[in-house]
Amino acid sequence: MTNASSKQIHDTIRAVQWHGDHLRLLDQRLLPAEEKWLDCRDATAVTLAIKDLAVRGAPAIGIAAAWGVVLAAQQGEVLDQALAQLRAARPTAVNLMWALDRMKARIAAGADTAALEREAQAIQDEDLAANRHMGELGAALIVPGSSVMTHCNTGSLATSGYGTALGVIRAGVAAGRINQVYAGETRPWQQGARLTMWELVRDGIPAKLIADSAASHLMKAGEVKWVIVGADRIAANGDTANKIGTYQLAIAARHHGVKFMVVAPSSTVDMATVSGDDIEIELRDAAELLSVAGRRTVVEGAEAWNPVFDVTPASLIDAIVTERGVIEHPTTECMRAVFSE
Ligand SMILES: CSC[C@@H](O)[C@@H](O)C(=O)COP(=O)(O)O
Repeated sequence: MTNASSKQIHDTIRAVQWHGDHLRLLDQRLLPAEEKWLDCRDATAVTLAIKDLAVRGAPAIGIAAAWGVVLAAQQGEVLDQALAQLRAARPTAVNLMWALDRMKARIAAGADTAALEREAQAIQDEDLAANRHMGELGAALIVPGSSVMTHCNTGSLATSGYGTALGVIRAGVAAGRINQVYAGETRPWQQGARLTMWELVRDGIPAKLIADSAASHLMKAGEVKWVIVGADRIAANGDTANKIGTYQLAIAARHHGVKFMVVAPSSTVDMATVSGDDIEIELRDAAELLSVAGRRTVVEGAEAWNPVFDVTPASLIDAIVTERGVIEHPTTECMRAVFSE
């Protein structure tokens, strides 16, 4: 214990589990009402689970896809086809393409099914190690006793475990640096309300849910010191795609003198994408906006526009935390220094 408000964190959730001949996923569409597991036995089932958000969060998507390739190899499927269908499941989170490229390189090198299984396990294990390291690095930036705000879900559910932004929050709470968390509900899919609050309450972390639209009001009150978010793709200049609503949080944070931290493993960094303008933003079904919990809330005949990510310019980001270190005030030059192999 480093001070009176530090806390033991248990972090017991492992939402992506390999069971030798199938991939078991904690179905995130049903949480927190139901804790139901979904067993995927081939690459098509994994592809559907990614598309339909049974598994979501950039690192978790990549890990699930890697196991999808292992299932395809076990089933004797055409691996190029399995790779292609998994790759097309969602467009924005680059961890998906990164993990599949790793599996593809092993296939090209003649790896057998057992070797592919070892590669998928390595992808999963490396993610957990990265999250724990990022947790320490990010928490060290936070003044003890701070309140912070987060958006979407970046925790154990979105990763191999522990989390990215939520990993920093877990480490910060454990070290007594964070004593209060505010989580935006993250309309329309409510990753913050349904998933982040579930994780925070399970860990006994002091947390309050806020409507997304309450964020500026909260910041104006001087309540939060940092906004801490994850990422789906970080471009070579530091521009960061993350859950819709992140960009407006960054604008509000800068306006109110609140610091803005992006936490993501290096598998989320895409040095081949020059800037955020080149990142494909996923558009999802309007039905996600027109209904709440499956019940239509908007008049029949109404239309909706549902981009599910946005891009925060690097100029609004105070720190990008990866397992390779902290980049303050990111620019292409400092990104290159860390991420160009
Ligand atoms: C560690 S998860 C980082 C991001 O993937 C997360 O913030 C996010 O935007 C998730 O979006 P989702 O649509 O739920 O997959």
